Amino acid sequence: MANPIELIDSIGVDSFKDDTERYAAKEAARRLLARIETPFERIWALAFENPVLIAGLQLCQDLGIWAKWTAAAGEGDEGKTQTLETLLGFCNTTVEPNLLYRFLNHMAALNVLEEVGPNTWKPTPLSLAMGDGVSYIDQGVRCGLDHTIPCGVNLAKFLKENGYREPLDKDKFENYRELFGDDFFGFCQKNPGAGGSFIGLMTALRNHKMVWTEVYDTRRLLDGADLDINADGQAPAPLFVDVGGAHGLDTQHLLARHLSEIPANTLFVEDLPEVVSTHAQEQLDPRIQRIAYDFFTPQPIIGSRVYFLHAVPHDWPDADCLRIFANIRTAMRPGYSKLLIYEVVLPARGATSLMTTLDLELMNCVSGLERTEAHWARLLGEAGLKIVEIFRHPRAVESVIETELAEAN
Ligand SMILES: C[S@@+](CC[C@H](N)C(=O)[O-])C[C@H]1O[C@@H](n2cnc3c(N)ncnc32)[C@H](O)[C@@H]1O
Repeated sequence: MANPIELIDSIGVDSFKDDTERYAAKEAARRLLARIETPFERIWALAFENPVLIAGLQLCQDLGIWAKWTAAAGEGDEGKTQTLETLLGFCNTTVEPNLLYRFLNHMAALNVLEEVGPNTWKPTPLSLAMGDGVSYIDQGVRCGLDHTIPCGVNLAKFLKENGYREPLDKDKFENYRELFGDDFFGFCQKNPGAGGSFIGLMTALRNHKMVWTEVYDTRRLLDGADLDINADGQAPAPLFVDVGGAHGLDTQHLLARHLSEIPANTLFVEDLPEVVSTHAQEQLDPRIQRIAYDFFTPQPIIGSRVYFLHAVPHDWPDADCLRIFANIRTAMRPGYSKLLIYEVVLPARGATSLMTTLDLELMNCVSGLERTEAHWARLLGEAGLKIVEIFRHPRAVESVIETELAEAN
């Protein structure tokens, strides 16, 4: 075998034929690290390197360095390489030079920057994304600092204090409420920064995951949908209601697939008032209407062909899901409406780290959980809904669960 270090160093993102192969290689690289790191190196990275790396990423964000560096890099090679002096010039306030240097040095040691000489660095795809203003990668860091990291610090202690019971009753005991004095979504409604970072992370996560219209054949919805404009030119029946739709990108993807077929006034994205007015930043096609709505109250859009829940039930224990489903159920037209749920269906074995991370972050922040197929069938059955089919894709972390009213009338 060739020198293994040279071999590993020769591999780059261009070495793979597509993103599936790149992802598989990344997972293989993680297994490689797990094999060759000592236990000490592993915990050192987790508990020591990462907290101050996150702090450095946020510090450069607060100082305005990432945005200016990304803009300069976009103007050509000259803007890419920067010295400590020029980076200090990018800052929106006075910073002691050696303070900034110490963080840049750590980020270079961990490959967030590339050190090209003394006091001189080049950006990487990660540092450029931190400043691009469109990928919401910076909001992922902010969301960690606002929510998941403080909750994670408290979680083991919280579970010990509560006798190692699964947190599945938000009113009785909840990690987030213990720390922040309010539940997650309540806190986000009252704190624009924390609410905005969460919706920003949701947007980045949506862009990372597979688009639902690639997992599910949307012809199943369009065929048989009542889309004919009335004689008096009035809007036809609603087609798609994205409940807890946040950014609205899932609705935008449906529209993009059927641009010429979908008339105005048929697509709706519902979410809490502050999300609709402030936190959601994506510009949507004017055919899509955003509506402020609390899904624990009666559904205002009646008789839609589809009600859609993406990554919503997993935020809630079963009892709360039943209340959400009941409000949708009442609005569904028998024999016509479908409820689609795009969520993780946990496999009996071989859950990926994205699935297990989501599952435990839900416990950490909202007393939520990911569910197995048997759990979904039981819960939906209790709600008066029946599973028609579960649509899966080998590269998708989530599946589309198509449901209908159990009783057609
Ligand atoms: C995990 S996010 C999923 C967002 C989006 N569907 C996606 O997959 O990216 C859950 C969404 O539910 C919304 N939400 C929480 N409580 C709600 C309520 N009572 N009524 C309506 N929306 C709510 C949140 O604001 C958030 O946008």
